[in-house]
Amino acid sequence: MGKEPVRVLVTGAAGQIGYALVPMIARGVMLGPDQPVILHMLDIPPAAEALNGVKMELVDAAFPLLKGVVATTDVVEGCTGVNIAIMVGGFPRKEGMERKDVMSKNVSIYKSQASALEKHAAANCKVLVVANPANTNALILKEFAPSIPEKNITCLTRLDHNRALGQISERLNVQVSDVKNAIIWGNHSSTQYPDVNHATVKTPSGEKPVRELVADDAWYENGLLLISIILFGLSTLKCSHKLHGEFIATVQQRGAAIIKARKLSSALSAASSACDHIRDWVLGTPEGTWVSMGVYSDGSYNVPAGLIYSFPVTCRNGEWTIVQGLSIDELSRKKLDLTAEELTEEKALAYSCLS
Ligand SMILES: NC(=O)C1=CN([C@@H]2O[C@H](COP(=O)(O)OP(=O)(O)OC[C@H]3O[C@@H](n4cnc5c(N)ncnc54)[C@H](O)[C@@H]3O)[C@@H](O)[C@H]2O)C=CC1
Ligand SMILES: O=C([O-])CC(=O)C(=O)O
Repeated sequence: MGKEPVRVLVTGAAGQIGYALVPMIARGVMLGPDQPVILHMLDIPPAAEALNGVKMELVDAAFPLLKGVVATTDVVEGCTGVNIAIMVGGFPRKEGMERKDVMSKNVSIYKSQASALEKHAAANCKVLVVANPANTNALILKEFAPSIPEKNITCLTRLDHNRALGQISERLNVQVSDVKNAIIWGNHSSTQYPDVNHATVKTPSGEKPVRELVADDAWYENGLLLISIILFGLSTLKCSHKLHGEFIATVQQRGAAIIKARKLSSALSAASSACDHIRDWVLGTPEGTWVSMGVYSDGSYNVPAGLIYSFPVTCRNGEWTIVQGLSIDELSRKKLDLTAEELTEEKALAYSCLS
């Protein structure tokens, strides 16, 4: 007998990530080629017509694995019975808005959607928050859905992880599938720390450390370059492609570089990375490979407990575990702490919006 369908919620489904993501889910990219799915697509009333258009296209595409589509602007209907929730919907920053204004809008969205998930989702529902500020939205969701186990609430840093693998593959001219174990530490923001100290590449003579193969510390980090990007912005980043020292800054600033090029933020890569995140979480990471996920910190690596922070994790039987015992050098320690400080500030700001 075939498998029971899994119900997957995508919020913000009429938006650009949603439009890239739902066909991937319906095709089996997220949960495997033998796993039927029922898609729940939630958006807000002004997007109802567009959402219905997406539903029409899903029907037209005749995906064999797609066993049903719920397209709704009703949060309760959207959340009812879902096994997996991908939270893409949110309020984007508009001209003239302060960070606090955006935070305040998203805090109230994630508070109310947390309550709906808590009351109406299936037991053991797994949640992935994509919408920015992703880590802090996930933290708010966790706070207001206390009966969802904290291990089930995560945020997307897999896009940053995949960006790091992509940069290494370009630098070394190797297949991206031969590169593994990069790490994104911390926030899905420009303070994130893309760490290649433990990353390796499969070569004909075995696995080799990326740092040994690159053999150029300046490619990895160049303090002057970072400072000039902070001071002079993206035009410096553009020039930096000709320079060494670009890896960390390129990964940290990749989202902004895509916006500059496309006039829209990353969508296909975000959707694909969301599929990678859920697939590895549900079906497991390959032996000897870890991935980056934003998860609830238990204090590992002296990261303050109680933040949603990106760590290296392995997954087995539907559970993630933080990879322990990695050496952290002095430079890395500073970067782990810097991004934790930003998350602590975001958390305080989010809580101030609640009061
Ligand atoms: N974590 C990550 O790696 C990445 C995160 N993002 C973030 O993902 C989010 C979505 O990006 P896009 O799809 O490009 O944006 P978009 O603006 O194209 O789509 C967002 C959708 O969310 C909907 N929405 C707004 N409030 C909602 C609510 N309360 N409930 C349900 N839906 C709601 C909007 O109507 C819209 O259809 C943004 O916050 C973006 O910054 C984008 C790229 C990567
Ligand atoms: O930078 C943005 O606004 C979109 C985003 O999160 C990314 O591409 O990583």
